[in-house]
Amino acid sequence: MQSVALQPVTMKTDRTKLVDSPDFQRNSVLQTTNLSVYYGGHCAVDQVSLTFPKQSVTALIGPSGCGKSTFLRSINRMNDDIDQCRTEGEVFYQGVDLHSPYVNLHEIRKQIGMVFQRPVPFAKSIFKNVAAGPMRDGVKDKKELQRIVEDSLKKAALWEEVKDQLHTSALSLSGGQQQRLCIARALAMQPSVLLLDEPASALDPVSTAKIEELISQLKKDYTIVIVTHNMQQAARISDKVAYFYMGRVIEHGTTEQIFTNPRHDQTAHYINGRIG
Ligand SMILES: Nc1ncnc2c1ncn2[C@@H]1O[C@H](COP(=O)(O)OP(=O)(O)OP(=O)(O)O)[C@@H](O)[C@H]1O
Repeated sequence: MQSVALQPVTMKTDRTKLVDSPDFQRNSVLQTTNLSVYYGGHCAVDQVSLTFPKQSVTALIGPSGCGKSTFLRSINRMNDDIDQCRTEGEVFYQGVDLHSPYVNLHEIRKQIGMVFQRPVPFAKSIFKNVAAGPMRDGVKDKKELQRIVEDSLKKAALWEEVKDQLHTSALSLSGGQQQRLCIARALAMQPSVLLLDEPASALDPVSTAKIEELISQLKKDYTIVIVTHNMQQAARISDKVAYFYMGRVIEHGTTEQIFTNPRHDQTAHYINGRIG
């Protein structure tokens, strides 16, 4: 694909004006408007409009199959790779409609990094796992690559554990370490948004606590959207919560409001463990 950098949308629709407003630029990095996603005829995400404030954690919660992962994947267009999957509506990132034909998919996925439920390191050394993306992007200088790897591993709170074994296989790491390596790999691309799809659900409690601590650190520099089934985790690490049910967002608010004073009975039932 021809390389085209992200550029502001020029089309002047009402929605464009909305994301161009000074308030949006100051406070938010990402916004979806009436985003719907279909698998064939099945509507998995139904007209979801959400705004994600800068340097904050938003947790997407809701029962199994309600569309959280589909919604998350549609933000950086991972669903493009799925046959029969069709998206309607808009995803605005820094004022750019990501579904516009003028944006480069590779650039989107660099700036909006993603980490999945199960860590999927490459069967390569720890160093190469982190350096692979920048190398693909044309970084050749060894010192620069070393700097990126060290910096990314430090940000992912893994450096101290692996600094003496950078050239051993990433597959020799524990599950929790592999997950932090996957986060380091995303950070090496200098994203501003991180999408985390149940990043701790396959990990033991100690590794989970490390990932949660890491997320709390990372939100100082990144906008984070996390899918989680763990209500305590959502309450501990998020600033905002969106409750999904059957493809729709039933309620979206601050974490404190959702957990202490939900406006909808459905939300209250879910967080009290009665649904899903
Ligand atoms: N690749 C796919 N092809 C067809 N249908 C899919 C695909 N992925 C998800 N779906 C369907 O879309 C709906 C939403 O699924 P999704 O995985 O987004 O929900 P979820 O809330 O993340 O679920 P979970 O919490 O169990 O991971 C479900 O009905 C699911 O069966």
